[in-house]
Parts: sequence; C-alpha cells; structure tokens
Amino acid sequence: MIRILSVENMRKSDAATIAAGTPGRELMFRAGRAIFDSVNWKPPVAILCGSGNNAGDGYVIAKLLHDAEIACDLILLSEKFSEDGAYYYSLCKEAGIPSLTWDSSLNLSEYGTIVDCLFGTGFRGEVRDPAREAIEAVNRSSACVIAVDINSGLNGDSGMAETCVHSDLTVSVGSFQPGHFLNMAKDVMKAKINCDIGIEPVDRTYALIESSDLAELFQPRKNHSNKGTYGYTALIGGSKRYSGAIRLAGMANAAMRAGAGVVKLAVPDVIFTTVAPAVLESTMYPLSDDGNEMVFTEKEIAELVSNVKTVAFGMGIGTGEGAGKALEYLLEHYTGRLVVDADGLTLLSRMDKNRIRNAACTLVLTPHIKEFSRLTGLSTEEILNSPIAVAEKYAKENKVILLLKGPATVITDGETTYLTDTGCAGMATAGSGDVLSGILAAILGYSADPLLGTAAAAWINGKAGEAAQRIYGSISMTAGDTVASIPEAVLSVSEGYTQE
Ligand SMILES: NC(=O)C1=CN([C@@H]2O[C@H](COP(=O)(O)OP(=O)(O)OC[C@H]3O[C@@H](n4cnc5c(N)ncnc54)[C@H](OP(=O)(O)O)[C@@H]3O)[C@@H](O)[C@H]2O)[C@@H](O)CC1
Ligand SMILES: [K+]
Repeated sequence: MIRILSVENMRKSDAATIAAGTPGRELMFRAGRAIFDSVNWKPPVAILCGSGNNAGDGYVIAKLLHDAEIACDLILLSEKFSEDGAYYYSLCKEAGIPSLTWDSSLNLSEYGTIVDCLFGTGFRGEVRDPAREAIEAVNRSSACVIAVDINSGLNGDSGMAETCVHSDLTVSVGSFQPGHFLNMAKDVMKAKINCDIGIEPVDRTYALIESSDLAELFQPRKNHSNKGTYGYTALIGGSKRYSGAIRLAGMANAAMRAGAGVVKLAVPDVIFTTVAPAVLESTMYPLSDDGNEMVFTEKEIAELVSNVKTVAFGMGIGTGEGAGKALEYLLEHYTGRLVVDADGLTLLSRMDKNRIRNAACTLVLTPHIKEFSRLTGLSTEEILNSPIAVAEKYAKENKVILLLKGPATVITDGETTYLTDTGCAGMATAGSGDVLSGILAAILGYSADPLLGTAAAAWINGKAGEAAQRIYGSISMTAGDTVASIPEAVLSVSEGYTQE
C-alpha cells in the first residue's frame, strides 16, 4: 500500500520532523534534490516561484540545474520569501542565476521545461491573480511541465480546482495526498511520483491499494477445495421496466469471473425468460411480482439467502413496496455480507437510519456521488470538496462499509480508509455499476477482511475496465467488455503471488 496523508497531516508531520531535529532547510534540500534527480530535463528551464516553501524547493532545483550546467531562469510572482526559501534564493543570486519578475508578456513557450513552484500544501481557497494568469500561461505553453509537490491550484485533499496547472509529471514531496488521486487529479497530471524525504506521519494515514496488496486474496486456488469454499452469492435485481437482461447477466458473469463459487441470480418472474438465455453459469431464481416489480414474499427471500455468504441487492429492482420490504427483511434478518447498490440505495435513503445502523449483516454501500448525496442529504459540491471526510463520517455513524465511486474510489469503514485509482473514462457507460456489484459480491464471499475485499473489488473492476479500454477505446467499450477483461485483471495480481 502507498501511504497517503491529508494536507493537515502533512503539514503537522513536516513540523514534527523539524521539531525533532531535522532543519527545514535540510528537508527543503532533500525535496529539491529528489525532484532534480527524478526529471529528464529539457533546457532551458523556467522555475515559476510563489511566496512560500514550495518556491523554496524551486530555488534548490535551480541551484542544482545551474551546477549541472543546465540553463534555467527563475520567474518570481512575489517579493515575499519563506525563511528557508530566502536562504536558497540567496544562493541562486550568488551563482548568477537569472531572476525575472512575472509579467504576462513573458513567452513561456521558449522554455523546454517549466517547473511549477507556485503553491504546495500552503494553498487555500481559489487562485488569486497574478497566479491565475501565470497558471493559464503555463497551460497554454508547449513546454514539459513539472509540478512540485502538487499542481498549483489543485486542492490537496479533494483533487478539485477551479483552475490549476496541468502537469506532465507531478513530484510529490514526502507523501502523496488524496488530491493526487481524487476527482480531477487524473485529468490534470499525466504522471506522478512521490519522493521520500524522511518525514514520518504524526496522524492516521490513508492507503492507496497496489496490486501486491491483493496477491494473497487472489492466490491460485488449491486442488483440495470446492465451490463451497469460495462462497455462494445471491444477486437480486431487475424489473419489467428495467429488464436489462444483458446487464443483469453481466453482473452474474462478473461475479463468476471474480471467483464466486456459486451465483444465484434472482429476478422477478415477469422477466425470468428474458434474462435466463443470457446467463450461463449462474442459477436463476424467479421472484413473485405484480407484473412489473418484485413482490416481497418472506419465504422466497429467506430461502434464497439461507446458504449464501453474500447478497447484492438493488440493480434495476425499482423502488416499489416489494423491493423496500425485501431490503428491510435483509437488513433485519440476513447475517452475511450485503451489498446495496442503485435502486437499493434510493430505498435506503428513504428509510429510518436506525435500520441501517442496526443491520444484522455487514452492510456494504456502493454509491456514486448523486446516490451518496441522497443518502447523506449533502450537496454533490459538499461531497466533492471533501470526499474522504464525508465518507468516513457516514461510514462511522452508520456502521457500514462505504465504497464511494469516482475517478478514484474511496473505501472506508470510518476507521480505515483505502483509495483505489484503477479505472478509466470509458467505464462511464451503462452497466458498469452492475459489474462492480457482481465482482464485489463474489469477492466478499471469500475474503476474510470485508473492507480489503471491497477495495479489491474496486481495484479489479478498474483494472478490467482499463484492459477493455485498451482494446475498444473509451468511446466504444461497454460494461460487457469490462466483464470479459476480469480474468486479465485477476491474473495480473495472482501471478505476483509467492508463497512465504
Ligand atoms: N518545512 C516544510 O514544511 C517543507 C515544505 N516543503 C515544501 O513547502 C510547501 C509548503 O510550503 P508553505 O507552507 O510555505 O506554503 P506554499 O504551498 O509554498 O504556498 C503558500 C503561499 O501561497 C500563497 N497562497 C495561498 N493560497 C493562495 C491563493 N488562493 N491564491 C494566491 N496565493 C495563495 C500564500 O501567500 P499569502 O496569502 O500568505 O500571501 C502563501 O505564502 C510544500 O508543499 C513543499 O513543496 C518541502 O520543502 C519540505 C519541507
Ligand atoms: K506546485
């Protein structure tokens, strides 16, 4: 796992490292040196500097470039310096490095590389002029852009920006922050790396899931095992209005490809014959219906879930009384792991919160941003601006595992928080959510730790989507193509498994 620190945690950890005896000047040198070593420099280089320590990193880089005889100019947006920044700036002056004052008539396209040292962790709110003007000029230029610590203008906690630098490479200093992954991050940084400068975190951290974290979960299966070892899974969804035969089948097939022992797909009788031909390895269960949506019958649901380790509920099931009662029944009586998605989430958002808090099962909710807005009563803007904080609060208060979908996925139980950043633009297509539900229901059937299992599902789903996009492109790929690529995603992990 890769450690991720909130902006506040990063600032506190910087300060604690300095208080423990490593001077800020030394940390700044380590940061500048690490960035200098990470980049393939195309001269001449322009280093765009703000007024804080982020600019200080830039002065260190300028001095190292100068010593390596790589031409560089400093471009200052402010007369202000941090204490350590002022020290390294004085070294640049002594060395005779040209120092220009920002002016909108400067032609940044004359440079091979632009280094963005306007703001790092000290950035707050929205970009003010003249920084805004400079950021726009950087984005218009044809130079290779290196962002130091984080792209100036991008919020380090949310990955949101009104305007920000678009980088070819972002080199974070110390540890990544959530903003390197969430929301707009993928669209504004082509590549990112972190350089360790010896700062230990003082507060709880988040973790980005890597392939190696999942190798144990996806280890090749033993000969001495059977379908029961990997869990029976029930998927409950569909209605006449939303027969979505192919999508429901896609969900069932996704569950099989993600390693479920047995998949039971339950749909209202009225669509049974439409869905059945598209389903290959799963067992089909008809549910009573009113000619459109399911009607709740305790016996049917109780029988369906009696021997299953996981249930996924909600995809296309509608929001009628029958579905609502079925969900209430599952919350009260089912003791396995219950994934609620789509219409199931709408039903949950209308229910008394105590039903959720007191659920007998391990409850896993998989909302996208609008569904999460309905669940929490918060605006989508409020969620986008602090996704992790909001997700953690909801998960903790309601005792659920929450998987919040987005360009990066947040997975949390309110105590431990994982991020996954697999996935791609082409996955914004009908049925993608159903595929994730299928994968998730399957993995929860055999993973010991449901939180890590949920993160694994997000990771595999994203990886499979990436593989599908490589073949079909972001415009033409479908959710079915993602299902077809699940084996490739799983193999990419299990091939890395080595027994201790
Ligand atoms: N010792 C350490 O901690 C280490 C830190 N390191 C590096 O330092 C970075 C953090 O440095 P930092 O804290 O000095 O803040 P920083 O990001 O440079 O910018 C703050 C300046 O921006 C301005 N500003 C803010 N918002 C604005 C807005 N909306 N619009 C316009 N202006 C705005 C604000 O100006 P003011 O409003 O105060 O005039 C303030 O002066 C960190 O990311 C890493 O790169 C490494 O060297 C390792 C050791
Ligand atoms: K920056």
